[in-house]
Amino acid sequence: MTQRISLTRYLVEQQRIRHHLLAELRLLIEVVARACKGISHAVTQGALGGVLGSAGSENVQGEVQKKLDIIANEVLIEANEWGGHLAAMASEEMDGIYAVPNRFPQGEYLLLFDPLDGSSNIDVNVSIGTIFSVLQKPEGSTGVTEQDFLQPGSRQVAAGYCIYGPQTTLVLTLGHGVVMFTLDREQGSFVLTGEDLRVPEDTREFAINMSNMRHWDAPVKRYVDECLAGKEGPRGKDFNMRWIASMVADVHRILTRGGIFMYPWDKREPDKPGKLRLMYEANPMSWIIEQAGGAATNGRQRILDIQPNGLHERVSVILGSRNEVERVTQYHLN
Ligand SMILES: O=P(O)(O)OC[C@H]1O[C@](O)(COP(=O)(O)O)[C@@H](O)[C@@H]1O
Ligand SMILES: [Mg+2]
Ligand SMILES: [Mg+2]
Repeated sequence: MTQRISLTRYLVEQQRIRHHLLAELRLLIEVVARACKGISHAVTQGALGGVLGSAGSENVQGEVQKKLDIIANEVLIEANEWGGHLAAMASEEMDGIYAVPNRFPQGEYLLLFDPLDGSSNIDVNVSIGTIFSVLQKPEGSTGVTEQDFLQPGSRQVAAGYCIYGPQTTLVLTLGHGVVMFTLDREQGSFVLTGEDLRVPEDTREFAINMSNMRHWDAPVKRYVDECLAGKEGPRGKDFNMRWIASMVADVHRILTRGGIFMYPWDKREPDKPGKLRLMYEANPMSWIIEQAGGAATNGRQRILDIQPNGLHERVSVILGSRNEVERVTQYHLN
């Protein structure tokens, strides 16, 4: 029988043998994974657990919160404040940062998360997920402030997501490639099911919300028009399209079989750089995609190089198969 490698064992090996992470970071990731197991359980309960539907409140971005947005946020906060490895947390669902209260052990890391990604898919039983990113508190800073979080994505020390789909799968990078674990519900543990994941450089599949086409900027319109023209067009090949409307699920597909994902700036809200959030969604996903050999830009610049100015900052996102991302980026720069 082939030996099963649990997330714990994998992380211990990364710490002790490869020296890819410190003990505190290993424990932090284990706490996040444990919280994801809890969220996964709540998701599978659905209507039985009373977790579907709207919470009747709005988050800082003015979006209506679903019950699961709030439950997932609470599960992550509660698990991690006890963990003892964090100075503070920031979440898509909270206005400001959450400094770990003094009654709990204090640590040096900052954890950011989109507790429940793909909110519009919760009630229709389509894949959703949790996205997380870990930064180190800047050296020499006493206490913890929002400013400590405003670091470019290139400074992340760990990033990952957990997708709650037909399987619950945790994908992780520590900056040495991308690994994948599948939750064994009977054993209650994440088991290593993929190492050194790679995004193919080329693809014939694109993901974008086509209903926004009339609002797009010219470079995005040009790229999609060329895909739609298929064999007879300038690309000389037919393209397929997918849009799940859960970034985790679209990115997971791209990690599995290639593709390009775009949520670009559009004219509906011209003052916002995009819909997706830089710190909770774009940075962790961009790092994962880059670590798997893909690319991620905002059309003009590598996402990981963007200096954030605010916790809830938005960004235009183009990520996935390297050659396609470079093509769309080139269309913006021409
Ligand atoms: O409904 P739209 O406009 O296609 O947007 C879908 C996008 O919005 C998101 O659901 C935003 O995430 P949240 O559910 O965390 O707000 C992405 O996961 C997804 O790619
Ligand atoms: Mg999201
Ligand atoms: Mg969310």
